[in-house]
Amino acid sequence: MLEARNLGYRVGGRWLLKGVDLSLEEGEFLAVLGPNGSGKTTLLRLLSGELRPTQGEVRLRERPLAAYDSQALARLRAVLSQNREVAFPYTAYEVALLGRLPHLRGREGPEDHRKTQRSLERTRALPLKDRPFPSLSGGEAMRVEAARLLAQEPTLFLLDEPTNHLDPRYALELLLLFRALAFEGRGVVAVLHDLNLAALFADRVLLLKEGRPVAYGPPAGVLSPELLEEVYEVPFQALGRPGGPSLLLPWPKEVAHGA
Ligand SMILES: Nc1ncnc2c1ncn2[C@@H]1O[C@H](COP(=O)(O)OP(=O)(O)OP(=O)(O)O)[C@@H](O)[C@H]1O
Repeated sequence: MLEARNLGYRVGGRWLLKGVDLSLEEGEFLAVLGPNGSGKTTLLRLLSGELRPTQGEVRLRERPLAAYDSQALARLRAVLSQNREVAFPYTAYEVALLGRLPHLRGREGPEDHRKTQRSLERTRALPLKDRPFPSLSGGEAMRVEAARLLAQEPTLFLLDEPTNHLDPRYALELLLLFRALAFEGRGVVAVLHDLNLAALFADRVLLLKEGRPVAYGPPAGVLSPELLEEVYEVPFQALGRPGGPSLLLPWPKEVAHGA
């Protein structure tokens, strides 16, 4: 469904991202991990078509992104970005309803309202629907934004740190929801900082460092303490858990020695 070949993006003589290959099938969840500034958001912006690659190509449903007009692209992929500024004082409901825009041929109809309502229910944001969006807490706003994405009914979800601002329960619920959407046949690419959530939810993990891919594959292979130490420059420990992936913890010497 989604394919990137030898993807690179350069600004002012510096490669923010270089040499990234990936492919995502329907039903898959890909987590993109890496330290701050390693190029994760840049990758997501290239995959969404917001940025044009300096090198390489992104293909969605076997067509280059550049071949889609913006409306057609918006029906296929939805983006949860880190920039959540809304220019107008919309209510939460109106923000979620914006997800229907790519499907409208005039004004919205009963079907659009039904889908918006259902999306707000699925992200547990329905009780917030009449609140002015700018008055919502970070976590509440995230759930409303997630409802906007669901209302858009895309094939591909591109999520930049979707669990930012969410407490453990809502973080789990949101990832479970996108995992379920993947099982329903959509594709999900999520930038995550939480290695353990990535290990729990992702089929594959792409690990970036300084704009270059370091590893790409199933979490059990990629998320080893050795590789994580190389990428994040801090020691890690994997604590075995019966019936699940090991728990990965940064484990600097000071902690190990009880300092
Ligand atoms: N338009 C730009 N011009 C110059 N440098 C940029 C531009 N956009 C991003 N960068 C730089 O590119 C690098 C990668 O940025 P990016 O936002 O992709 O990283 P990230 O992995 O998402 O980081 P974080 O985890 O902190 O969100 C950073 O050093 C950033 O400062």
